[in-house]
Amino acid sequence: MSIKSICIYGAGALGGAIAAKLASQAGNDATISVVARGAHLDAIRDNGLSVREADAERPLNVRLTATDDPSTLPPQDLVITGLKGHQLPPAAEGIAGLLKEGTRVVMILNGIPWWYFHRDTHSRHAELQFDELDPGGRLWRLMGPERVIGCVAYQGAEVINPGEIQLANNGRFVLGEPSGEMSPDLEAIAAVLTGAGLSIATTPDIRGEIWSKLMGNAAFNPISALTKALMTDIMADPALSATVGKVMNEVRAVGEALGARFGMTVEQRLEQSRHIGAVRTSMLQDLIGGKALEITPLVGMVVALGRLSAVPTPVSETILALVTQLDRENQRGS
Ligand SMILES: NC(=O)C1=CN([C@@H]2O[C@H](COP(=O)(O)OP(=O)(O)OC[C@H]3O[C@@H](n4cnc5c(N)ncnc54)[C@H](OP(=O)(O)O)[C@@H]3O)[C@@H](O)[C@H]2O)C=CC1
Ligand SMILES: CC(C)(CO)C(=O)C(=O)O
Repeated sequence: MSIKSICIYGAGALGGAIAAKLASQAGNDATISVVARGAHLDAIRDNGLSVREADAERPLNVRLTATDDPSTLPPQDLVITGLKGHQLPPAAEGIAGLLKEGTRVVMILNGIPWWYFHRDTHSRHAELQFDELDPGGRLWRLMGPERVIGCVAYQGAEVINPGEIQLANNGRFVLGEPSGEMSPDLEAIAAVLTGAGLSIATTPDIRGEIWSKLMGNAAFNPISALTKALMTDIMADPALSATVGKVMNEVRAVGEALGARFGMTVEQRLEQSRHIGAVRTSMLQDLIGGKALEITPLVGMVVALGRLSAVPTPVSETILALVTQLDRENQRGS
């Protein structure tokens, strides 16, 4: 595929960081645009989009086309979504309007994505859809799972002020086709992102990557929201880190029942988590910002897929009940 136009839909912490890097790349001849909203969009229009790398003294600042109305943009060669899982269905029509023949959509997501079972040959559930991830199958119908390139991010990032993004580390993004093919499109997209200075890997097993990452997010994100603790604080507390270990074991059991292959053990994942640093998880960032929490893909789906596979998930079920109530209260503004 030839990539001459790229739209980042949802230029928040990760999407914004990718947009800024792509736009700042001297040799990049693709047109870069972003879909953003609210005060963040106003700041990007007025002052440009700024990204501060973990170890940089001065932020990168770029000017680019920014809008909250995707219908003002032409069809794109590549769309990259940086939306939370629950923000995708309401954006389905906006994303669909950016598509033309051959457009691929990289979806940066934590947790189980709406397209998970598309071309899944390792479980008995190929093409199964989940109403809780994609109500009424709108993403499936309007966008189509065949356009998706999955993306698992090991990059910590936060919008610290409107228009300003802070990176926590120099993390990696892992890209993969749902079919597992190492396709020419996958290689072309990886090359453009690598050329922009991002750390990109490609995999024939994106579901394995999703599950390995989910071991952490199913535990740390809701526990951090419930306790307001940083990653380091959770790992330093014996009772909390033991709870993390229990959730990780549940996630692993559910994933394995669905034929997923894990790249690491629970012990290795726990050890990896010790090195992430004093990071506020994305769910804690949303709680503090009074925003809806990304619960279903990270926690709800562990429970739902556990039921589908007859794997008990008692700790995740308890955490799901607690964090769902927390989300309700937070949305009411209490
Ligand atoms: N941040 C991190 O450290 C990490 C995040 N992830 C995952 O990556 C994904 C993206 O997360 P993250 O970058 O943190 O997300 P953010 O919340 O920072 O960014 C999402 C952005 O999209 C905007 N948005 C939502 N809906 C629309 C819309 N319809 N039109 C225009 N803009 C819209 C949001 O605006 P508003 O704020 O107004 O809602 C926000 O600015 C998630 O699945 C997350 O779990 C993975 C690894 C690390
Ligand atoms: C905590 C972190 C950075 C890594 O597990 C993450 O994925 C998130 O904040 O959602």
